[in-house]
Amino acid sequence: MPELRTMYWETGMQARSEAGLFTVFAELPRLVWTAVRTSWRADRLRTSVVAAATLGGGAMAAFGLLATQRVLVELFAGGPTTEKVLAATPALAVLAGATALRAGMGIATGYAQNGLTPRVSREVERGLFEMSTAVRLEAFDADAFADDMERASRGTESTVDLVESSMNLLAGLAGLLAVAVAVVVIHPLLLLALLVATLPKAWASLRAGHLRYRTYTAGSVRRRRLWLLHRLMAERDSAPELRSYGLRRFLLDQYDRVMEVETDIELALARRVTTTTTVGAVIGGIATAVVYLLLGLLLVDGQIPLAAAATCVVAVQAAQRSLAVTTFQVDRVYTEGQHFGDYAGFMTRAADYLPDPAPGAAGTDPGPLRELAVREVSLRYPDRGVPAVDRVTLTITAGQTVAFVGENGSGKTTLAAMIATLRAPTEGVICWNGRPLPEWDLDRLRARIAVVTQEYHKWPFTAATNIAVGDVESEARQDRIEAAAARAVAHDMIQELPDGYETLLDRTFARGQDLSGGQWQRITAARGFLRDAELLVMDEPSSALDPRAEDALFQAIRDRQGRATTILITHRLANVRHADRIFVLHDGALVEAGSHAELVAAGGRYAELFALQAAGYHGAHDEDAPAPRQR
Ligand SMILES: Nc1ncnc2c1ncn2[C@@H]1O[C@H](COP(=O)(O)OP(=O)(O)OP(=O)(O)O)[C@@H](O)[C@H]1O
Repeated sequence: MPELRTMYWETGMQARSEAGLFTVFAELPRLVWTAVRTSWRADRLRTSVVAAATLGGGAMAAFGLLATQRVLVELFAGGPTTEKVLAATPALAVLAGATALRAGMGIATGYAQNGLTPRVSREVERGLFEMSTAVRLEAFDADAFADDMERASRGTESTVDLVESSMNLLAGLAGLLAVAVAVVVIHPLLLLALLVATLPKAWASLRAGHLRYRTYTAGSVRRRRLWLLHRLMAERDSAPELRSYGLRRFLLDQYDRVMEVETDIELALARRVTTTTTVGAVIGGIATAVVYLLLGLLLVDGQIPLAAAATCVVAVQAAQRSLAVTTFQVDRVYTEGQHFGDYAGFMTRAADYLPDPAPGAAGTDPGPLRELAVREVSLRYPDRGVPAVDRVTLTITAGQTVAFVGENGSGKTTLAAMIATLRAPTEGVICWNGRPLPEWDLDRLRARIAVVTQEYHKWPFTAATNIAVGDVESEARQDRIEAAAARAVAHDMIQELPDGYETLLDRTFARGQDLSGGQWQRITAARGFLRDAELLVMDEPSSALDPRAEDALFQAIRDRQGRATTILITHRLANVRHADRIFVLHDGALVEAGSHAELVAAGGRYAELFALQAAGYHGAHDEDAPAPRQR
């Protein structure tokens, strides 16, 4: 199998596996700062609560340790036990207070974080959707754009994790700092002991994380294959061919082969991670023993009091707990930070694709269509040597039905998309009532145009809503929906569905239904008719329709003639005979224009295509068709 592209969710893992510890730590401040800023934008109050409670929690940890030492000093002093306990009581009260406050701060942090998470998620996700629905269609032609957007969506999920892990990291660091401050206050030498006792374990856990990421990324090609095999064997699209071509054994064998390698690698990883953590634990254990020995020596030598030594033992344990949290969060902040970087990068790159209206266009109403003029218009798709539309000039006046015809790939859809404002010409200009399209308010212009595209979308909604999406600005009245459906020969078909107009047209829902290609095409035609737009573009609206439905649909299109403007794209040339003007495209250029009669008389390309199609019917009639019945 050829190699699949890197998947969008692998970025963070890959970056972490390639980064050394120095790089990870060097990037942490920037990432944490980004997280704090994002969280601040989403919710200032909760961010402040989390920050204050985190710092407060750290301070309480330090107070707690100092109070512990005070308690121990009193308890280890000479004299009767009752007196010693009484003397230790104030320090005990401080210790209890500090512990309670610290727990309270932890609860406050958790509560504020719970409220913060959905707000952060909404802030970034909405930003992404605002961008992805606003960019020009050209963006989707760029090779990397779809991939980039998928990565960015993963980035939106990561933002919440980044914020959460950054807060936890700060809390862990605050805990560590508190312990460090407390032991320095008790005896500066204890700080050294603390470092010796905690660093080996921290190193081992970071190293084990690094190993896990490295193994993960080393196996990413295999995992992508598994992902593909999973789709091929479990999804509906491939199910019929899998059975008819007997691909089951072939795919299962591939799966077994990939899985065998994967299992061996997982086992090898488990061995290496266990070795690393064991080494870390052994070195950590030895270091802790050395520290305790050092404490004993200092104690015997009279360098530190017994209470300080005992506090140090408590401090070492507290520091080890905080460090375990911190090292875990370091990895999380770094990997999630990479995904967030994808999101931020996408938002910057996508901004280049936002529509670029002329100054003052906003709010300018183009008014009812009188004339649509296409002047020397060309469009070249990225990475394509030849233009899809090549210097086309034509004029359409209000009320006309015009047809774009030509062979596959001749540029009909592209030209119609430019007229419908979905694509911008790379050269030339299209004018609505004498002014270039970008000089009118885009939303107002689009409200006057309805487009039934060749690649229509099956919205995962009910049949009624699938038609109503054709005019979301107006009230979705059932009588209007049914009238539009009737014009598109969809009404009877919809009524026969299990829940009529309320039938869900998506099989992923309970009671959801799917339709045949022709039935879907009727629904999308109804969508186009709903608004009764001044300009209706219909791109191959009947390719899957049966002859009766096709005839009725074209009758409905003819009913618009003289009242509203229609651009029709179809290969069934019998249906364009009634068009006021037919524009023939070839290799992107406009090569003929005129009425059906004029073009047939001219004997050019249109006449040739028409004759070819007509010959098919004549042949059938002459050779195979039964003779008409004699009455
Ligand atoms: N998104 C795209 N990116 C790159 N090239 C494209 C894209 N869409 C269309 N093309 C190319 O532009 C040319 C014109 O395509 P277009 O879809 O406009 O033709 P058409 O006349 O509508 O064809 P058909 O009759 O098959 O629907 C073709 O060569 C096609 O391969």
